[in-house]
Amino acid sequence: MEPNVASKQRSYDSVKVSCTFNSLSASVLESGNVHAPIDEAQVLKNKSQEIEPYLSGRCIYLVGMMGSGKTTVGKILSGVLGYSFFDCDTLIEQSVDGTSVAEIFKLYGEGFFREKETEVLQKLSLMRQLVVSTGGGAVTRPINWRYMQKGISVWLDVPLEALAQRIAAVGTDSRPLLHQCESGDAYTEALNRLSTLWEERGEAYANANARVSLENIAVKLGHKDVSSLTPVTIAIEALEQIEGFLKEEDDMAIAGY
Ligand SMILES: Nc1ncnc2c1ncn2[C@@H]1O[C@H](COP(=O)(O)OP(=O)(O)OP(=O)(O)O)[C@@H](O)[C@H]1O
Ligand SMILES: O=C(O)C1=C[C@@H](O)[C@@H](O)[C@H](O)C1
Ligand SMILES: [Mg+2]
Repeated sequence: MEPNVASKQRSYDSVKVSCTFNSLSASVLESGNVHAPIDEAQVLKNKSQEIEPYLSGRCIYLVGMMGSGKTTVGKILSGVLGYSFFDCDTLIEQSVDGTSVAEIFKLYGEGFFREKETEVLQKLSLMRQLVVSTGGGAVTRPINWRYMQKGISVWLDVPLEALAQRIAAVGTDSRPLLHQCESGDAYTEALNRLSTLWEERGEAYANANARVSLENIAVKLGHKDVSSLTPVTIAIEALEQIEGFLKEEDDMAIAGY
């Protein structure tokens, strides 16, 4: 049975207490005053169990630039929530007889790829209990947002320099929009191309219901930069931001909006 608003509210309060406890424990641990180990996996599991009933089966759509960790974090979230995981790029490849994203771009062009992307999102929007890792450019079409609004969208906001580092490490073979004819090292090429894409579409990511800023997590946990943040830490923050969105949604409903 759906919990009523009052009991939902009480439960959110307890979620808030445990969040505060977790971040306090983390900062105390960072400062070296306490030696109790924090089992991140347990924190992740607890948080997902607290939130899952309030999702009411709604899908989670991860959006973000190429290399922001949508696939990596998406798999972790689906595992802990007991949701199925789908990667839009993989579904598009399957719908074109297993042709890779890079080949689809080469053979049929970006417009064809974007049509397929919208078709995939439309189909996914009819389903429940999914974590969906969207393609980096899915945010550029308003129709895609209409489909994603059936669920909760979460933006993985990662500094361009960190994205370029990750991409330089694995290469751009599977990411056709990052292929370059420029000379230069892999990091600089990736950073230049990502910067251009960011100028074109950066604002579109802010349409998401929740934002996971790696810079904010690093500050909160006292890390020098974002490169040391693990996918599990980021998944925990994603759940906390989703929780914040659910709470806001609840407050709006109570206020009659
Ligand atoms: N927190 C992290 N720290 C370091 N490396 C990471 C982190 N998260 C993901 N990566 C690495 O960065 C690369 C990109 O991650 P991933 O494929 O999950 O991104 P994506 O958002 O799905 O990218 P795309 O839009 O191109 O599909 C991978 O090699 C992955 O292993
Ligand atoms: O950012 C983009 O536009 C893209 C990101 C990838 O996930 C793929 O969807 C494709 O390479 C395009
Ligand atoms: Mg991916």
